[in-house]
Amino acid sequence: MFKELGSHPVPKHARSYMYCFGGITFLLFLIQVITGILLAIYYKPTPELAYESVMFIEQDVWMGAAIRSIHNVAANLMVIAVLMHMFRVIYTGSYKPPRQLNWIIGACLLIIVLAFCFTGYLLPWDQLGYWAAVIGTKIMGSLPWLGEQLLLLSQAGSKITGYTLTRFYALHIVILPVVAIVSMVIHFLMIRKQGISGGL
Ligand code: HEM
Ligand code: HEM
Repeated sequence: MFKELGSHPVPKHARSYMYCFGGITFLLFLIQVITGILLAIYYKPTPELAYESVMFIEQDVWMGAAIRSIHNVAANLMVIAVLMHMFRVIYTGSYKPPRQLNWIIGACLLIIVLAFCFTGYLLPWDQLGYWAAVIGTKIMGSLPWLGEQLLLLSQAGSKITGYTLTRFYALHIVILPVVAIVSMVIHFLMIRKQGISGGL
């Protein structure tokens, strides 16, 4: 299986840095998984203990501040990389048939990456995260038809409370990673099956 995976040469036209951004996004995701698991060893997802546990990670845990910084910087780089990847796909017209379904899966992956950032931002339970969650959930609430339900669902009630923190934590470390990994496997299998697009 590994021989099959590794022995596939990259087509000549795709040997350009432009075609690297999808892989870079994936590498950054792996960094997030590793640093995220390390953070979760000390992080406590309750309103009373969340901020205290993040300060403990910053000040007392060996390499804690460095790992938190890496998680933070890689999260920002991941958004930049995924957008660059999307612009490459637009530039080379790779969204066109037969790859339209993979474009849609990619669009879901973009929403997943942004959802990771949004839910992670509340976890330190500080002023920045709290007010970002207020604004973000209110924006969802302003959507037509489903807005009100989405607001209640995302806040786990009519305002941001400890239940919101638990919900965001479950999304951030269980639900989103599972959905992201399944979507990426489909994304990669489809690229293997269809081959990389012909370029310009
Ligand atoms: C977590 C996010 C994502 C990861 C890890 C990822 C990964 C990859 C990788 C490794 C490739 C191979 C070629 C390359 O790297 O350029 C690729 C191709 C592709 N991606 Fe993504 N991608 C992501 C998000 C997206 C987004 C947001 C879109 C568009 C909305 C998208 C649409 C596509 C399409 C259409 C292809 C096929 C391109 C071709 O055949 O030339 N992907 N993706
Ligand atoms: C399985 C994967 C992941 C796990 C287990 C995980 C775990 C965690 C934990 C425990 C925290 C709270 C600690 C802290 O704030 O320093 C956190 C924060 C955060 N996470 Fe993740 N994470 C994962 C993936 C991701 C991904 C893929 C992204 C972005 C694309 C992301 C973005 C963030 C952000 C922006 C914060 C706030 C950081 C801060 O304020 O310092 N995480 N994550």
